[in-house]
Amino acid sequence: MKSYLAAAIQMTSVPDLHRNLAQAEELIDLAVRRGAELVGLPENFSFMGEEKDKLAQGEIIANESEQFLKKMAQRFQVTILGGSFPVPVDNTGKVYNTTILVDPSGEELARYYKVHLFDVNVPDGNTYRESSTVMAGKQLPSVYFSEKLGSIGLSVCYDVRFPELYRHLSDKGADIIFVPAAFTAFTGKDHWQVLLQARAIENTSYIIAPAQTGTHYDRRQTHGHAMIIDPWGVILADAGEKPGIAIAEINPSRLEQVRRQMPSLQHRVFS
Ligand SMILES: O=C(O)CNC(=O)[C@H](CS)NC(=O)CCC(=O)C(=O)O
Repeated sequence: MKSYLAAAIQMTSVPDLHRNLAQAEELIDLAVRRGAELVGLPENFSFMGEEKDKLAQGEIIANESEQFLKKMAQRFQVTILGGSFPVPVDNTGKVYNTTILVDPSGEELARYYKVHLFDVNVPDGNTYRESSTVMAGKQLPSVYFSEKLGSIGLSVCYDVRFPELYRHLSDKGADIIFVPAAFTAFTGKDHWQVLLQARAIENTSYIIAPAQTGTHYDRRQTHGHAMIIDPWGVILADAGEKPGIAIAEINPSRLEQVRRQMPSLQHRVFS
C-alpha cells in the first residue's frame, strides 16, 4: 500500500437519472483534477426520488449506473465506489440497494447489497420504509485487498449504526471503510459524524463517507458533510453542505502508527 489521495463526493441527487450522472461526472472530474486515485459516490447517487419512480425505472437506473461507473473509472484511470444504486431482484418487484467497487480497467472488484434497511419514523414527521421497495442483502460485505490502495471494506448508510458489521470488516483486514450515505437532515445533525468517528476509532481504520446533501424532492432533505476520517478519529476533510468533494490523504504509515499507539484491535476479549 502507498500514500494516495481519496475523495468522498457530495451531491444533491434528484429524480432525474441523467442529471445525476452529469453532476456525478463533474464531481469525479474535479476529484481527479485534485489528484484523487480512489473516489466514492454517495448512496443513491444516480436517483433520489419517489419509491414508485425508482422501481418503475429500476432496470434503466441499474444498467446505466453500472455502465457509467465503468466508463468513469476507465476514462479517469481511478478506482470508483458507486455509493449505491437500485438493482432489480427477479420476480420480487423489489431492488437491492447495491454498491460496487470498480477498478481503472472498468472491472468490478466487489459488490455489496445493503443489509440493514431504514424502516424508521423519524421524529421530524418523515416516515421511511425502505423495506417496502428494497430487498435486504443477506451477506456480510466484502473486503477487497488492493496492493496499491490497501484493503477496502464496503457498507452503506444505515449500516453505520450496526458496529458488528464493521467489526467483521476489520476482522477481514479492512484498512479503509466506505460509508456512502443519504443520511436524513434530522438524524444527521446529531448522529452522522459521531457514528463515523466511532467506527473509525474502534476499528482503527480510515473512513470514507460520501454523502447526499440538500433537498432532493418534496421534503426529502439530507445532511451532507461527506467526510474522510483517519484511524485516530480525526476528521481530515468535510465537504460542508453544498455539492462538492472532501479530499484527503490515505497514508499507510499513519495507519501503522495509530495501530501501534492504540492496539485496541489486539486487546479484544469477546471476539
Ligand atoms: O432519503 C431518501 O430519499 C434516500 N434515503 C436512502 O436512500 C436511505 C434509505 S431510505 N437512507 C438511509 O439509510 C438513511 C439512514 C439515516 O438517515 C439514519 O440512520 O439516521
